[in-house]
Amino acid sequence: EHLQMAHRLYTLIFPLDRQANRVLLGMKKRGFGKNKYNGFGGKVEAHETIAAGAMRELHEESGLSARSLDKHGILFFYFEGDSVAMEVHVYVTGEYAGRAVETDEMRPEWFDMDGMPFEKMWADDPEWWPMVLEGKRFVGRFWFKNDMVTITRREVAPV
Ligand SMILES: Nc1nc(SCCc2ccccc2)c2[nH]cnc2n1
Repeated sequence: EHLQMAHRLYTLIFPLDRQANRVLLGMKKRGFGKNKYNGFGGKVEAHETIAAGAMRELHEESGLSARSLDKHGILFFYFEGDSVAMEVHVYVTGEYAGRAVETDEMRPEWFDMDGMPFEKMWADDPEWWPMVLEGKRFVGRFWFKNDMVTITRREVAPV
């Protein structure tokens, strides 16, 4: 039923430092998801592949250049009243160059992989983040009420 809906493509990428068991998140300073910690990402543009869009957003928002990506899953987000759903392709990168710098979009901050600031992240994140750490691929679908905080329905499954 919902999969007939129009979807807009987005990316979400998490740089991991497995040696130090930590993940780079960004505090979003403006726009969609403002004041939440998240991976880096945004819209996929018409001329680029989804993976290229993920690498571009990571570089624009953090200064890091990903050398490789691992695709971990796809998340669909439906917001009450919105006619277009979000289709978010979730990546991890363990090979990147550069040092994370603050941009006008994001303030980067390293967190222990087991100490995610979920209270300052999207409400769905605790439901699929463990699968990223377990190396499982997943598909998730979340329905939000207008407040964009309350999840009214969820489905997350490893694939
Ligand atoms: N973790 C997470 N991320 C997003 S949006 C990620 C993609 C994006 C979109 C627009 C600008 C930048 C990044 C979410 N939406 C609803 N729950 C959510 N959880």
